[in-house]
Amino acid sequence: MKKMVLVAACALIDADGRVLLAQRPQGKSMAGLWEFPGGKVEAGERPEQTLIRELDEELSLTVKEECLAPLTFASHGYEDFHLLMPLYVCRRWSGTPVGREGQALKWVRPVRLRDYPMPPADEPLIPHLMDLVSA
Ligand SMILES: Nc1nc2c([nH]c(=O)n2[C@H]2C[C@H](O)[C@@H](COP(=O)(O)OP(=O)(O)OP(=O)(O)O)O2)c(=O)[nH]1
Repeated sequence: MKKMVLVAACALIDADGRVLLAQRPQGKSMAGLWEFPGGKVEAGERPEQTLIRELDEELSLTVKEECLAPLTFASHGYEDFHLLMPLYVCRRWSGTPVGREGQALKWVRPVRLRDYPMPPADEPLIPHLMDLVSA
């Protein structure tokens, strides 16, 4: 049985309806692919706490829990684990995102998301973001 890995991810959406993608750095699995900021939910954490911690560590952003709204989730079988990844949306934060771990960042319109190679788990999430932003 594959182990289940719980990862919390967040689509930060700016005033123009663009979504922030971060490029996975060299040396990590799936290096070079574009992803939603976030990370593994650690023992004793709620996914919302994970995101607050990761958005600070990865991007220097301060986010309040009440500004994180659940949108959908990904459930994807990778070769060595099964990924379960709730995707939250956030439209309010303080600070300007900087890639603190050297990762490139890009604000992308949802209709353009397919131009950025993403991990296979993320593909089914794209239409949800297109619906959300064009509505
Ligand atoms: N943050 C994030 N992770 C994603 C996305 N899509 C996707 O398949 N993942 C996977 C990649 C990793 O296997 C895992 C997130 O792990 P992580 O970012 O906390 O840690 P990591 O890359 O150092 O982990 P590892 O895979 O190198 O062990 O979830 C996404 O959109 N955002």
